[in-house]
Amino acid sequence: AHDWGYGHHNGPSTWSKSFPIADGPRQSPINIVPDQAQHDPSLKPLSIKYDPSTANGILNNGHSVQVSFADGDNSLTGGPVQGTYRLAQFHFHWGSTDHHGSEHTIHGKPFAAELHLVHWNADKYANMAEAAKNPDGLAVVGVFLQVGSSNPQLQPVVDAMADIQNMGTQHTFSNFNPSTLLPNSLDYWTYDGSLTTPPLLESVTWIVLKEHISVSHEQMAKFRSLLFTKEGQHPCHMQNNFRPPQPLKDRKVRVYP
Ligand SMILES: COc1ccc(CNS(=O)(=O)c2ccc(S(N)(=O)=O)s2)cc1
Ligand SMILES: [Zn+2]
Repeated sequence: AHDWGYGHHNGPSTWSKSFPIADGPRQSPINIVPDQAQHDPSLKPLSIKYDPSTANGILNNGHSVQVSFADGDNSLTGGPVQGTYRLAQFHFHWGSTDHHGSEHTIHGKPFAAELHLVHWNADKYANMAEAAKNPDGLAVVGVFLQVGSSNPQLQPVVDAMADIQNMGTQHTFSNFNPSTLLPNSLDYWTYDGSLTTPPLLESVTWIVLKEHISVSHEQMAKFRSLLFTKEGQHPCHMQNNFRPPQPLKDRKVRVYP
């Protein structure tokens, strides 16, 4: 199987070999140019409601750190989507320095990291895998992390990283409300895109929040202490696990409000 990654030999520029959709018409991430984003009166405010009791584990999957949620009352409604999308997991992308690491960029500017809250269309599809094969199957909320003051809301995730240093390790992670990771404003940009990792399926309605959250340099160092590698392998620090911006092609970015 194609063990894709972020290295010189298996990184984003090689993905199209096994996943030809990498050169498709609605790939993610993209560079967002705020002044070119279009207002659309049909866009609504985002409505997000999570149940902290459904957090059920934190995992190092060799590509990122991911917190999964049991099926429950974790809904995303409103915004650019119709119906109810259910939270499946959140994860992050980050760099080797505090000056880059996000996947989306704004006016070509990257942030230190980017949080992705992954939701699937529970009105139309039975589960995430089914939803991921459909153009309206997934909705991912992206939140930029900017290095500055320490973010206490992130600390439970940062602390759990000590237990999942190696690829393939997981640990219990419960009673966590991911809405504590959201900024005050839910104003957003939205566009039709894809998963930013293989299989790069073009099934994501992207909702990128305008307001960032903070993260400290020390907290970022803990992200970078995670490993891409398994126990016993020569350790390789998990960093620069981001795909660069892809061509916008025939798409418009809309903005709310
Ligand atoms: C065919 O079955 C499936 C089921 C689920 C997936 C996606 N897997 S996933 O939700 O973990 C994500 C991958 C990349 C993500 S990003 N960086 O765009 O938010 S989310 C793929 C195939
Ligand atoms: Zn992601």
